[in-house]
Order: sequence, then C-alpha cells, then structure tokens
Amino acid sequence: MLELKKISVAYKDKKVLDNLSFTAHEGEIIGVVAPNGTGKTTLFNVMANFIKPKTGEVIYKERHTYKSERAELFIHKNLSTFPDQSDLFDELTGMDHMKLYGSMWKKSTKHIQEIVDYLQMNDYVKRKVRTYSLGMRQRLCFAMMVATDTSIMLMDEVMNGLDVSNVALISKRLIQMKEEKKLIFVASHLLENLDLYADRVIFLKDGNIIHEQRFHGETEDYIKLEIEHDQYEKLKNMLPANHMYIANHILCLPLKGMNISEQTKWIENLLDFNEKELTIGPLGTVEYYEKYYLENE
Ligand SMILES: Nc1ncnc2c1ncn2[C@@H]1O[C@H](COP(=O)(O)OP(=O)(O)OP(=O)(O)O)[C@@H](O)[C@H]1O
Repeated sequence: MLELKKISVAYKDKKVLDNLSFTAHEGEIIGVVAPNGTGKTTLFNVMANFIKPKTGEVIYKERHTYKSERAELFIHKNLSTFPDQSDLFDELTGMDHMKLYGSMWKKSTKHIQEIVDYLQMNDYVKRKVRTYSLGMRQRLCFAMMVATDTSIMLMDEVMNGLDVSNVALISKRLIQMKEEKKLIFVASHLLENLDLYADRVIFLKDGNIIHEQRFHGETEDYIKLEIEHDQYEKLKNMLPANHMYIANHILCLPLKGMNISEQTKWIENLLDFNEKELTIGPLGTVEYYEKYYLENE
C-alpha cells in the first residue's frame, strides 16, 4: 500500500535517512522505534511529503507518487498525520477540532459522536481547548486522527503524556482500526505497549532500518535469563556460540537448532546457575531496543 524506495535525507551534511527502503501493507500497524533524534519524525515527514528526500520516492498503491500536485492531493486525501498539541486552537472546542478534521478528510461529521463516546470525552469535548489538561489535549489529537478515517495514519508519539487507562483505550482502538484495514505507523517510546498491537516494529539506526521485528508467523524463541556480568563471564565459554548477552543483563539462548533434550539441559543448567526468573519466548521490543541501542553503553 505504501512503499518507500531508497529514501535519503540529510540536514546540511548530517545524514538522517540513508537509502532506506520499506513496504507497508493495509491492515498493518507498524511501530517505529529509535532513541531521540534518530529520524522517526523525519521518516514520517517524508511519507507525508512535508520534507522532500534528497533521493528516493514514496509510492502509494503501487503508482501514485508525490511528483505532481494532483497525485499529492490524491495521496493526502488518504493519509493523515498526528496533530501536534501546539496546532490546537485554544478558543475552539474539542468537538470543533474533530468536526474540522472529519469534514476535511471524510467529508462528514456524522461519525464523530461515536468517537467521542468511545474515547470517553463527553465531559469536556464541548469546552474550549484552553481549559484542557495535557492528557485531554493528547486524547483530542488522537480523536481528530480517528475522525479523518483515512486509509493511512502516521502517529508520532500518540501515547505521550497519557495515563495507563487512556493508553489501554487508545491501544484497543488502534487494533480495531487495523481490523478495518487501515495502515497505521506508530512512533513510540512506550516499547512494551507496541508489543500489544504492532504487526511489525522497525528499529532505525544510522539512517536505516537495523532490524524488523515481526509478531506474526514464525517467531524465534529464546531461553531468557537475567544474569549479572561477572556470572556471564564465568559462563560464556560454555554457552552456544549464537547466544546473546543483551545490555549487560539478559542472557538469551536461541532454541532454534536445539533438540528437546538439549533445551532441557540448558534450562536445568541455567536454573542451577541462577535462580532468578527464567522465561522462554521471543524477544520483545524492549529487549531488541536494549540490544541495538544500549549494548555499548
Ligand atoms: N529542520 C531541521 N534542520 C536541521 N536538523 C534537523 C531538522 N529536523 C531534524 N533535524 C535533525 O535530524 C535528526 C533526526 O530528527 P527527528 O526529529 O527526525 O528525530 P526523532 O527520531 O523523531 O526524534 P524524537 O524521538 O526526539 O522525536 C536530529 O538530529 C535532528 O536534530
């Protein structure tokens, strides 16, 4: 549905995206993860054509690109971006904002009350935005995106400043929107939250995608154990060569390639060595994040 082809962006001589290619499909939620200042927002700005890349192109539905104004208009009818809290108008109500977004993209406002009910905004949606707390503004920004009902949604830091119950509410709505075949990109620092709804998470480093984590289909399972660095030093020569020791605290042994008796042997040995909790399963977004960004600290 949306293809990024060999995208490069540089600010002066600082390369932010370097020949990045990626294809995303309808009905997917794609998490975009990286430390501050890596290029997540830049990537979204390229997808929305707010920044023209130095090289490469964005292709919507296999043939529409940002090369002509007509094509840009067509893509923009189908793509919306998460509003910044600073874009909100203090003297308008939440309902005014939602109606504005609904009429601009969907050409209708009939669907808006359902969104207000779902996001539990009835108490304040008719008040002026200047009276809203940060969390209320953030919920409104999400509600405005839902009101657009576009087939592609770019959500930069959608969960910022929200409490646990609102994160849960919005996560549930994201899953519902994915079932409606929308393609949603979510850049987030709430890593565990992404594991709840993302189909894939991409990790950006040095201008490109350093890793893509998939949550469906075949996942690789690991024996995972918290272990101190000095314990690891004692053990490491006995461990299989393909083990990982992530960010100086998690030891991961891939189960792939081990038969049941080898798996049992490793589980027993590691439990003998360290009685802290041992788990078996795929690596989560937090573990990959630590592997790629905290390993050398
Ligand atoms: N207009 C600009 N001019 C110069 N440098 C810029 C500009 N916009 C972004 N940058 C730089 O590009 C890099 C990537 O910025 P970007 O905002 O895309 O990162 P990010 O991953 O979204 O960060 P955050 O998590 O803090 O939002 C940063 O080093 C930033 O300073």
